[in-house]
Amino acid sequence: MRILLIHSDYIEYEVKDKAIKNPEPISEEEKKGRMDEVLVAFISVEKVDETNPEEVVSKAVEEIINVASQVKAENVFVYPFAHLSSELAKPSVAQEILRKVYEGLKEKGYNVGKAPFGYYKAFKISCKGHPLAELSRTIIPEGAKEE
Ligand SMILES: C[C@@H](O)[C@H](N)C(=O)N[C@H]1[C@@H](O)[C@H](n2cnc3c(N)ncnc32)O[C@@H]1CO
Repeated sequence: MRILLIHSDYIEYEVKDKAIKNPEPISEEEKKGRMDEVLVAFISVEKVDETNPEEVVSKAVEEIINVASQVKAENVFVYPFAHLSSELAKPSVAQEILRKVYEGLKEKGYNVGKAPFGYYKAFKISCKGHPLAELSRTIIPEGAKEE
């Protein structure tokens, strides 16, 4: 899993079109969204993550919370982003893993937003620009490391 973390004044998105055959069903109001004072997590779920989804989910939640506490962000935004890897997991697995990351962050008490899965989206973001405002993390399941 590849994560790009941007501490932002705001993130806003607008759904433009379906990008896969069966995108996540969304309501009219979910076609646009905005969150302020937020740590945005752009996440690409990778093929290797399919070997141990549970481990990748818990490590991702841990990493995101670690950064959120350092930058003192109470709001986190999970953004499915298929552009951080050339070895992507298939959409069904990716959607489930991202849903669990979202749920995991909520369980830890964060105010969590998410962008819909499986769409082309326009987005605007305002990076805060401080030294910890732009970070990336790579998560690989333990078993896969031995290969
Ligand atoms: C396209 C661009 O504007 C938009 N931002 C986009 O990326 N849309 C992605 C994700 O929402 C989702 N998706 C599919 N596979 C994956 C994956 N392995 N990991 C994460 N998301 C995925 O399906 C869409 C098409 O790949």
